[in-house]
Amino acid sequence: MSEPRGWLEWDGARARDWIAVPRVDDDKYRRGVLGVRTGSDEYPGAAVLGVEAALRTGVGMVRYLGPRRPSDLVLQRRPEAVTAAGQVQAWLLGSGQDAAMRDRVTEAALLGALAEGLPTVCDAGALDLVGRATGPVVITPHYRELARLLTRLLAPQGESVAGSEVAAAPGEWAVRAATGLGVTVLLKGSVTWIAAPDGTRLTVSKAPSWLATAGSGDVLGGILGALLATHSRAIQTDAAAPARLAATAALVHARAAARASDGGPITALDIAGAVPATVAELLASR
Ligand SMILES: NC(=O)C1=CN([C@@H]2O[C@H](COP(=O)(O)OP(=O)(O)OC[C@H]3O[C@@H](n4cnc5c(N)ncnc54)[C@H](O)[C@@H]3O)[C@@H](O)[C@H]2O)[C@@H](O)CC1
Ligand SMILES: Nc1ncnc2c1ncn2[C@@H]1O[C@H](COP(=O)(O)OP(=O)(O)O)[C@@H](O)[C@H]1O
Repeated sequence: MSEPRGWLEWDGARARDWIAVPRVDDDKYRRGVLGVRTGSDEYPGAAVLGVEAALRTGVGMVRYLGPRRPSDLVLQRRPEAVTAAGQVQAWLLGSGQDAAMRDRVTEAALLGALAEGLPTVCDAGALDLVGRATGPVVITPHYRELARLLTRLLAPQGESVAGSEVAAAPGEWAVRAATGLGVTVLLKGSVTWIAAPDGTRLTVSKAPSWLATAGSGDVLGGILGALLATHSRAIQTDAAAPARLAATAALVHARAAARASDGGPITALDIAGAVPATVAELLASR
């Protein structure tokens, strides 16, 4: 793809500067803790995928705080995950949840997280709550999800947006959402478009189309959540950091998919499994 005007294609040389390598005096808390409120009785697997991907991206700790069934499945797959409440440096919210089915307890928990002012990934079932965030947010919709969000945003003007319209001009709609909502937008698709309110515009376009598989976006959420948690201090002082971290997450996701695929089909867990070697390769290219 030729680079669209005004958009910068993110590359490995830039991405490697946004991978936090643990220092000799770090411990798990200093590295950063990611809080995760994802999954539901309908979609418990999304919780497992996000936690798996976050741990494999490199983070001091993951606190998974969700309903009983996904919680049991997360612990079964990843006993490293902590299910006790406590301090976190960033949040991953909403993957594997459906806003229309959300109960009051879940909604209160999501709103509580959004009120903490911490760097937050808002995915799937948390997208409609983005206006309640008090800290820096990256939203991670696909075309249909962004269309729904924009329709809500533009309702006062009597406008509505269809997924096909977003598909026809994804970059433009990503920018419009970033400006209108005041958040960083990572718009998923064959090209990933990242737009921030400060005008940052980045693309990641070399992803294998095998990535179009169920749960792949849940894995991306975990990768990005880990990157936000390990850069929470940098995010406080650098307004462009969330967009750069979002592009780095998309690049790691795409490269892990290519590594796992080797030209053939992949599952979402395969992508997460390939993340450590992908991160190591990025760091080795210093
Ligand atoms: N293993 C898991 O737990 C997974 C959970 N997922 C979760 O599922 C929820 C819904 O995500 P979606 O990306 O599906 O949301 P979409 O907004 O794309 O779709 C919403 C609903 O529309 C229907 N639909 C749309 N296009 C369709 C088509 N071509 N054929 C048949 N049905 C179609 C489906 O019933 C779907 O549930 C999210 O919370 C997401 O995180 C998905 O990520 C898939 C994997
Ligand atoms: N044709 C494609 N080529 C490359 N990457 C794709 C393609 N389609 C989707 N993707 C990527 O796959 C992921 C799908 O995420 P998402 O739509 O949230 O799926 P799910 O909800 O099943 O997890 C995103 O990272 C997106 O950018």
